[in-house]
Amino acid sequence: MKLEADGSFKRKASTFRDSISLDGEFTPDKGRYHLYVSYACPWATRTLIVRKLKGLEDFIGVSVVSPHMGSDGWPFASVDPFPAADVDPLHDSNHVKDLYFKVQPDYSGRFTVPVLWDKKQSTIVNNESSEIIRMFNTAFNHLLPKDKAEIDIYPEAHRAEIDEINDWVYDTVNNGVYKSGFATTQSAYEAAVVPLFNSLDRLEKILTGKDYLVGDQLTEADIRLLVTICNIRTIRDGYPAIHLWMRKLYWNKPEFKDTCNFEHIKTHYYWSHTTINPHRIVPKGPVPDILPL
Ligand SMILES: N[C@@H](CCC(=O)N[C@@H](CS)C(=O)NCC(=O)O)C(=O)O
Repeated sequence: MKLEADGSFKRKASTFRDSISLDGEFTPDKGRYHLYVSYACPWATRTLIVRKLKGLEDFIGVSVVSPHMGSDGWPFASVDPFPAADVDPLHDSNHVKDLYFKVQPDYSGRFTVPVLWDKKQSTIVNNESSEIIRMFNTAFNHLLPKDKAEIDIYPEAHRAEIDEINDWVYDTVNNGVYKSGFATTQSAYEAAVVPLFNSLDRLEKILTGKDYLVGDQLTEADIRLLVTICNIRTIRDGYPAIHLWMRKLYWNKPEFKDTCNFEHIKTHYYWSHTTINPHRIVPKGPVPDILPL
């Protein structure tokens, strides 16, 4: 974890930014792409949710890494056989970093998940979750059954509102929890935690009496927020509307419940970040992970 001189955490931009499209280099072919994810990574979990929501399981394979992100980054099950972790079925890599080096031997960025891999050209198409979920939303529609093709998490009529919410939710909540949790100075922590709770207050107002953030349908704004919210324990006590929204999505939609693995989430955050948790004690609770409806 690299921090700035003032003790703050700044997220670097993703490196691979190509897209799957009918008229481009990466065409939407069944079985051509593979997704590498960690269940512990909220950014990667978004891509798993949308893959399932759109019925793309037979189109795009998935491999899950072990949550023990150590000095070599994310390991595959071949070197760390954690329950529900996979080996790399394509290259038998030891770590996610091996994939990056395969594509770019002098790669010097972060070895992040998610990674959307192209089996045809043996390269990384994209490693930015917000772009991967937009591709999954539309790129394969002509190959999908009608009910799946019609699911649209970024509907034209609501785009401005979704973009507006995504913008402040990204900065203050999705990334805000990292900026708060990884800060090593009081001022860096306060600069992140106050906007985080201001945004939770704002979300609480938006979600009061509503099942979705935008309009009356599930959109990417809900998907992008949900995985972060599942990990904020105080939601249970202080934010009844956000809490109810989260439990409805989690318990009523298998796309959310089936892609959420709290053992991976807890193990990663409490094991990998030894500057914060030097003894690597992983909490047993809360029990249950998500309260019933
Ligand atoms: N912008 C990326 C961020 C992905 C990201 O930061 N992933 C983290 C896990 S939550 C990661 O793989 N970190 C590994 C590292 O920094 O070495 C996205 O949204 O896809």
